[in-house]
Amino acid sequence: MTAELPLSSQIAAVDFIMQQAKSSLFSAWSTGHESIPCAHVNMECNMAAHRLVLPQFLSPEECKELQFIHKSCGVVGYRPWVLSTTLSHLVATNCANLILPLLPIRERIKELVEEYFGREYELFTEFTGLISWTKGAKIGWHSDDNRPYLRQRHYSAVCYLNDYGEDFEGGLFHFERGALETIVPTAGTVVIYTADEKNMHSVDEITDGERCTLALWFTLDKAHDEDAKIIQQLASLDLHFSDEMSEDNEGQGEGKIRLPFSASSVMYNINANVQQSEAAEEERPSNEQPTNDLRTARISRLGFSCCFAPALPGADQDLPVEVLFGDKKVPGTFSNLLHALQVLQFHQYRLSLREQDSSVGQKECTHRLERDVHDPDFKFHDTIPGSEDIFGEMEAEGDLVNQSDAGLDPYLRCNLLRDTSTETRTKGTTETLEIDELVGSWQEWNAYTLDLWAKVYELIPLWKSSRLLVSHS
Ligand SMILES: O=C(O)CCC(=O)C(=O)O
Ligand SMILES: [Fe+2]
Repeated sequence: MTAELPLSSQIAAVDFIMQQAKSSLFSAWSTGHESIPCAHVNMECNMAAHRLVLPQFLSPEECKELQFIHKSCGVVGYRPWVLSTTLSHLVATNCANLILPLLPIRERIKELVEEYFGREYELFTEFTGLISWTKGAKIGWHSDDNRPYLRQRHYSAVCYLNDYGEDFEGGLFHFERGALETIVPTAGTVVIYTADEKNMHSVDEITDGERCTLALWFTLDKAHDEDAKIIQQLASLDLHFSDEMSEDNEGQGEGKIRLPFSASSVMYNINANVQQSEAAEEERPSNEQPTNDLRTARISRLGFSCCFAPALPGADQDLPVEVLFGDKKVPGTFSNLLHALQVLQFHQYRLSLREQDSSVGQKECTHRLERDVHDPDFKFHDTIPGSEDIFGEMEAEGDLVNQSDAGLDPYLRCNLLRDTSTETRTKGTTETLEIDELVGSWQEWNAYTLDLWAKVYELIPLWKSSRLLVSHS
């Protein structure tokens, strides 16, 4: 069963496997096996018409690309310890190109929901978002339509992008009643259910790592169609498409690339919505001067430090950034923190794809990038060898602002963004980054970005005329 199969075949396949699984599952239970694969448990319980779980609905590559997007663009979310990347946020931060990888997946999930619930061609997408839950995040029993302003939500879908037990601990999903009681998140699995009280559910507290999902809600009410809002937002950006796609602009010239720009800095303040949370306050060491910026925290998490010019009053907060790996400077200057973050996450994404392709090179590749954030020798180096640009001069004048690991809130650094698999992978490795490889990733990021923007330009007229964010012209 793969994501490429037609929907009806997938459901049929699940039903079939479910039949097969039942007998072996029961024998597994009765013989006292402790760990029963989640997929089998899900399929065994797949008997209720108002919910469905499909393992391997997304490919590992899709899961990795969505995580790349979220980890490059996400902001602090709607609940404590929750981070989110919505389509609207991507458009607002000059990253409309990054909605493209989401669209075909969203279409597939919408078709699945329509087919399973007998609502073909009736549904509109109300919300699409990449959401991650970090240590401390949880939600008690609720239905997804449980507020007056959420009544338009008729169907829910959650796709898991990473793995319980490997990338995070805690975070099991429970239905209060009926079938499929507990879902163990595994990358690629999708769960769909009606958003009403037939599907009261909860998520256990995340106790370690970062749990990533793609969350969608669907509605029968056209007035709540997110596409109309996103298309309006795109139209208001005045993208000057024809100028930007002029002939001399089709090369790889970095200057021509549309670069991400930051939202308001409060949206990256990891403490923004946890101040009132007593539990969080208790756990946080009171004598720390926290660096609460999510962008910096993520860069640091990847083993890099960065420095940038101090903001002058009234100056644009998106200032150029230089990036260091230990005392090695990454050649070139990034236009802003988000630009740096996006390229570094893209490098990580490439490495993770390569890691998947070759199990032999697995450890070596990962080691090249991820550093042990607990390494006491891992500090910001206040000299930038070989820097011949503006940063050399500014540093000499003592103007640089150090946004390094050294200033990062240890709570945030060690817990919030820690992914459990990193710990074993990074043991004993510190200086293995191949700068050339990173430069190669930067070039690939340029090509990837240009390519997606070209597709956006091509699709915009269709989006405007159809009022739908379709993924193919
Ligand atoms: O992430 C999940 O598994 C479900 C999240 C959820 O219940 C919600 O956001 O309403
Ligand atoms: Fe929910």
